[in-house]
Amino acid sequence: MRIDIITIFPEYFAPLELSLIGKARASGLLDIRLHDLRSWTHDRHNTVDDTPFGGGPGMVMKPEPWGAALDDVAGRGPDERPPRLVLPTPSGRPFTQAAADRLAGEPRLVFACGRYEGIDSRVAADAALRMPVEELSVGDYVLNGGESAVLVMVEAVTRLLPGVLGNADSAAQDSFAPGAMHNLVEGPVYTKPRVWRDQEVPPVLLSGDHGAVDRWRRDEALRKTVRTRPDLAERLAAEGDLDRRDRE
Ligand SMILES: NC(=S)c1ccno1
Repeated sequence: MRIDIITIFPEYFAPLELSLIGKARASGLLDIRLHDLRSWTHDRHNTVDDTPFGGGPGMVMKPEPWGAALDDVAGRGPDERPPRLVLPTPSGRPFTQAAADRLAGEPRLVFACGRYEGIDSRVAADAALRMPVEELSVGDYVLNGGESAVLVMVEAVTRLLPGVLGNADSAAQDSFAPGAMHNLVEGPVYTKPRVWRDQEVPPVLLSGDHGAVDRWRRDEALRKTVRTRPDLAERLAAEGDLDRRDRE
């Protein structure tokens, strides 16, 4: 997978040199390219924003630098498939595990990091003439810019690529993973020592009975989901999963 990130703060993405994503880039599994939006400005101050039409506080990112940057970065050959452009914004559709799974199947993603009050809305409309465009939100809160959100999305998406995680099975057992963990969050996990500050590891985990361990883990995931995510529990109940799973 190739990922292009356009931002006025390329240094924000230094963490993508680390750990599993860093290793995947070094191995060639993952091609992440950073682009400074100011490279597409031509005035002496490298201006990327201006006051909003209609008045109001803050500044809006100018369309010209974004248009030129996307023309260059997201441009493609006549027989090449266009990349998918992702715009992180509080006003976007929720970025969920399902969205991460879907985006992990894309050969190319371009992330546009807005700042200030956002990017002139004509940029997304213009880009949509040439490529699929998605506005996605990592949560119902406002950040100072899209960079933190893109770090989150890139990590959630790229960890699903074959070969990135050490153990390919672990993603399937994560909270929200499609299949067995759909609409479920993970329950408690334990490692050595068996007793720590008078707290014992649940004996079933030491039993060697894999069926019993699987059932215990599912029950604990259900309990945790009911306790911390009643919204997901409602969905499970509506799908009849909660009842069925509860009986298992
Ligand atoms: N919630 C998201 S994605 C965001 C982007 C910028 N500010 O908030």
